[in-house]
Amino acid sequence: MSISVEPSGQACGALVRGVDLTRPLSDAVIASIREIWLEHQVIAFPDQPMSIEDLKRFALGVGPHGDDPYIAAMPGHAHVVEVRREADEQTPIFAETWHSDWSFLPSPPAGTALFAVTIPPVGGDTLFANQYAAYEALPAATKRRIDDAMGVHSARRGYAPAGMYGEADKAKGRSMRIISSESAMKTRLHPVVREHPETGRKALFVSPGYTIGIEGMEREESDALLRELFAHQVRPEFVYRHRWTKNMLTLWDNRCLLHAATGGYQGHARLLYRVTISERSPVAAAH
Ligand SMILES: O=C(O)CCC(=O)C(=O)O
Ligand SMILES: [Fe+2]
Repeated sequence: MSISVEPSGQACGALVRGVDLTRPLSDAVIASIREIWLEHQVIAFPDQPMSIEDLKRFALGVGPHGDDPYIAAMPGHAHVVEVRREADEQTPIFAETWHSDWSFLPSPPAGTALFAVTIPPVGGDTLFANQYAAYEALPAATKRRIDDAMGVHSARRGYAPAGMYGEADKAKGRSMRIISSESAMKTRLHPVVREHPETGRKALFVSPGYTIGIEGMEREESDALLRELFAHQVRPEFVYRHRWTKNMLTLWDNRCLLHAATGGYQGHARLLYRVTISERSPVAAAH
């Protein structure tokens, strides 16, 4: 079997066929998959009836398991979480705001793998926005303004007690096991323009989900700049709309993409299994 790649024809994204993810992959196949992933930023493998063990093994091929703050792991699977929504659920849709996963952490994850268990017949697409393209398309004056700037990231909009998934939401009967926390008020700085550690390309690294300011800038000025960047970075020409099918495994790169969940499936359940992937430790050069 040889690997085939079908680009989405949109700003990023490709379907990958010709590999069986229910079996261990050779190092050569893993290396090819990582290459395809770095090129297309988000790749999806349709028709892979994987077990949770298969999912964990696949993710480990891409990079070490990462942590998931504020979401409880599945019992017996320390690094797998359920993205679950019941058919009759009324709480806010999880992750509907554009974001790069857990960018408020000191070392945000490199990637995320998400496996489709139950997919509604309508709605529930995931949107991805190419942040290399977003950065490249900025006016030169804006690039100069942000090239050395540091963004202030925080989980507070979502996970602080008064946040989107806070105490009030919990009372409504959320199916996802989200643990809102005081610690979500902490902040962390990351470059507004980051260099991707594997491709060396520059990408915009702010998001309406987790970026709450620009270091050293007056509130009014940083709010205005962030509003401008938030509007720019998800313009339709940078966006790929990902349609799920049951048994599809999707792998995205958090270092050069934003993503957002969508609704539109009221009355239907949706369930995916998720593994966060951290940066690979640098490998020593061969002598
Ligand atoms: O449910 C989705 O479509 C995306 C969820 C998400 O943002 C995530 O799992 O990181
Ligand atoms: Fe996410």
